[in-house]
Amino acid sequence: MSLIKSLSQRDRVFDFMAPAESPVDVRHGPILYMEDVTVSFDGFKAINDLSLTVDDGELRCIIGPNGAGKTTMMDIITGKTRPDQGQVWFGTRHNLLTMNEPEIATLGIGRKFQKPTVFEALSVFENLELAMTADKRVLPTLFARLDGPARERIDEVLEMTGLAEQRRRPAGVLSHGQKQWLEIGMLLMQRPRLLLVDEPVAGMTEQEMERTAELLTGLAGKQSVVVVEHDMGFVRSIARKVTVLHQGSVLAEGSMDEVQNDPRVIEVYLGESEEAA
Ligand SMILES: Nc1ncnc2c1ncn2[C@@H]1O[C@H](COP(=O)(O)OP(=O)(O)OP(=O)(O)O)[C@@H](O)[C@H]1O
Repeated sequence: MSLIKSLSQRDRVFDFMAPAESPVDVRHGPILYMEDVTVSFDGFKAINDLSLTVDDGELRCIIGPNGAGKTTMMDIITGKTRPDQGQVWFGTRHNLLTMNEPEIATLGIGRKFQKPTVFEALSVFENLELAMTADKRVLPTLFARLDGPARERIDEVLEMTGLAEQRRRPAGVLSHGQKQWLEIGMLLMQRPRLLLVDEPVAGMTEQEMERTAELLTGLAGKQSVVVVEHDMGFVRSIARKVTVLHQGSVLAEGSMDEVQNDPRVIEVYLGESEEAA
């Protein structure tokens, strides 16, 4: 298309006109848009014609039996796995299939894996400090050298994660739940627009689960959060909208009550428990 012709398209927003501080365009609603995505491993379709949208600020839970494609879906969003076909957009401006993993992370998509990977010898504060820096090999600054906004952000994140009283303790002595919150906190230091969280409550006590529910629901509205979780009690406690994946596609979507009463979902989960028996 010629430059003149493209400039005359009044409905198009050009990159140079977009505000620099808000690179993700969510004016049309979704922050994540996946359409007809398919991924095969040796001919087996782990993701099969998957279409899914997540709205800006939404907290979405993804459930589904083992092998449904949940992890693969996260891998596609973060650029770890390339689909064979389909579209994946972050807002309306960023085609994630043209970007590599570091570029996608820089754009504001953070991922929390199931196992916590905090720096055990460093304090909670230092872990958060390190999360702000690009070069993770260097602990950058002493407390005194942090600028005001950076220190404020660490304080904010310490409050959000309930770790304010632990700030000086080495991460290695924290409980499993506290380590998980610290790692979520480390992701939050970068102010991600979309946070992908994989099985956050595996191995947690009831109390830790409650605290995690508060943390994740507290993020909604400010960040978009996608939570993959097997623990149905936990999903029920945080869920607004639930997507059920099965054989690489969306089987059902709706409130927790709607999906739990959906005969297709019941059949899939009953099938799974019979296999396990
Ligand atoms: N790299 C790979 N090579 C071959 N097959 C794979 C690969 N990654 C995933 N699969 C297969 O794709 C399917 C979907 O796997 P995936 O891990 O995405 O499911 P899941 O819903 O996350 O399962 P779980 O709840 O058990 O973690 C499974 O059958 C899995 O064996």
